[in-house]
Amino acid sequence: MSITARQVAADVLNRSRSRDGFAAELVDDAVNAANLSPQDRRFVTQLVFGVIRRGGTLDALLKPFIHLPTHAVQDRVWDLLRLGAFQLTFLTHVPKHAAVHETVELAEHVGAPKAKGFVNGVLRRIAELTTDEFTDAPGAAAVPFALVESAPTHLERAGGRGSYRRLTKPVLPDPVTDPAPYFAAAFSFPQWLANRWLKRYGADECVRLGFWFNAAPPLWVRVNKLRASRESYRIQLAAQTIEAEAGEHPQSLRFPQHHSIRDLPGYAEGDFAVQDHSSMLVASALGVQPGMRVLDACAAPGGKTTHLMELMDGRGHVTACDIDPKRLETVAALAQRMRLTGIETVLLKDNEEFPAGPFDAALVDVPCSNTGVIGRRPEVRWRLKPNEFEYLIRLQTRLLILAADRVKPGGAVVYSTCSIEPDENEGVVKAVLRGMRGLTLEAEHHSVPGRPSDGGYWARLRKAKA
Ligand SMILES: C[S@@+](CC[C@H](N)C(=O)[O-])C[C@H]1O[C@@H](n2cnc3c(N)ncnc32)[C@H](O)[C@@H]1O
Repeated sequence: MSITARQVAADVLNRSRSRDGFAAELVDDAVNAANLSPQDRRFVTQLVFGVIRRGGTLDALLKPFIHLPTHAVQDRVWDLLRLGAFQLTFLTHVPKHAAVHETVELAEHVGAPKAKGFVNGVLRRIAELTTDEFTDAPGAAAVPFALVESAPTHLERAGGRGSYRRLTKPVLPDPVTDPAPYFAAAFSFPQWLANRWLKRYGADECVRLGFWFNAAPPLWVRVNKLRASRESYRIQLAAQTIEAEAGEHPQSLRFPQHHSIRDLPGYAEGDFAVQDHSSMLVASALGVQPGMRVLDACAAPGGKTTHLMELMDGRGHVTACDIDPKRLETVAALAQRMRLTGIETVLLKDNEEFPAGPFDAALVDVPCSNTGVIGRRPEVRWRLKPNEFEYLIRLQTRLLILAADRVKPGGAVVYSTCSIEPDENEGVVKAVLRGMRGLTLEAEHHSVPGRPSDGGYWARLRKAKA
């Protein structure tokens, strides 16, 4: 018998717990191996991403009905409880009886047939807990809800506030008397991150961020300006009845509906690259000109490397460095698909310095906490630990200093992250400006999550003329 979407999802959840890989890659591998229909592929993604993203909320809903310590429930059985609770709470297209029955049936697949009765009992209680009524008022008996299938549109309709699914009884902390535990449980964030953001942003902005980061992020592409204008590509899409909206960046297009990227016209010909709107701003901030020699210090998987070459009208040289050989291969593959030449990949050993140059300009798109893209990478919120910031900030500072050192007098350096943490952003830039003479801050920009897309930061520094 062929494997079902729910079985694949249960297997991916199991793998995502024990491996370092990203959920997106694990889902891709698993759906390809299982040869699922496009509809089932989407369902697997929805289940896996949803269960990981909403894991904190699902546990808060489940715990009142489980009279065993968490460690007494096998991991794979706990996955099933979350899978069932996710369908019952966040998916409107799955009937309740199917959500319970199909999830109980998975117990055999995960090697725990004896847990069937237990899973059935708990999920029936969750089915009773979740009503079909929605409200825009938060509370201990209302779960922040987003239509997973069409979250951005849904959020716009709700004025960015989102809506809440009513529960038959209060199971979440009270948002007024216990805002920090409420935000962590209702919006599914680790407590340390909830505390950190509440202190910085206040409750209203945290709620907006919570809705944004729990929705499926929109698909954006950057039209390869060396192959097509944005308008001509949009006409090509329209001819296939594919809707796309122009964004503020002149090469950007946003797709309101879900699409398989490889099926979009011009994929194989390199007419576009998948890239979030905020990321497009970064290479543009460097102000490169045709014929320049540019250092891309942390290049893989190559979204910004290829953009830099487009911005130089395909005439120039980009030295694309990274320490990860597998990811560096994707830079070369992307450059090839986009039909771009003049990109040289350089594999660095850990702690190795960048090639000598000198370069006309440098982009330093550092490894970071990824807190601006938590919606895109569902596991980030759970894997990130507060004690990692110290290491990251030290690495970011070092990479910025080393890259700036390779740039000619008068040249520009753009430092960027996909983090919304000030200590990884302006904090690093200020420290480097204090410590390195002849460098000034020329411009900086904070991308706010949801306005219009991923969160992030860039700063352009200028080296003094000799
Ligand atoms: C944020 S990602 C870069 C994304 C890329 N610029 C893009 O737009 O597609 C950061 C990259 O830095 C790389 N990295 C980590 N430590 C590094 C180091 N010491 N030197 C160079 N690259 C490093 C990681 O392997 C990762 O690919």
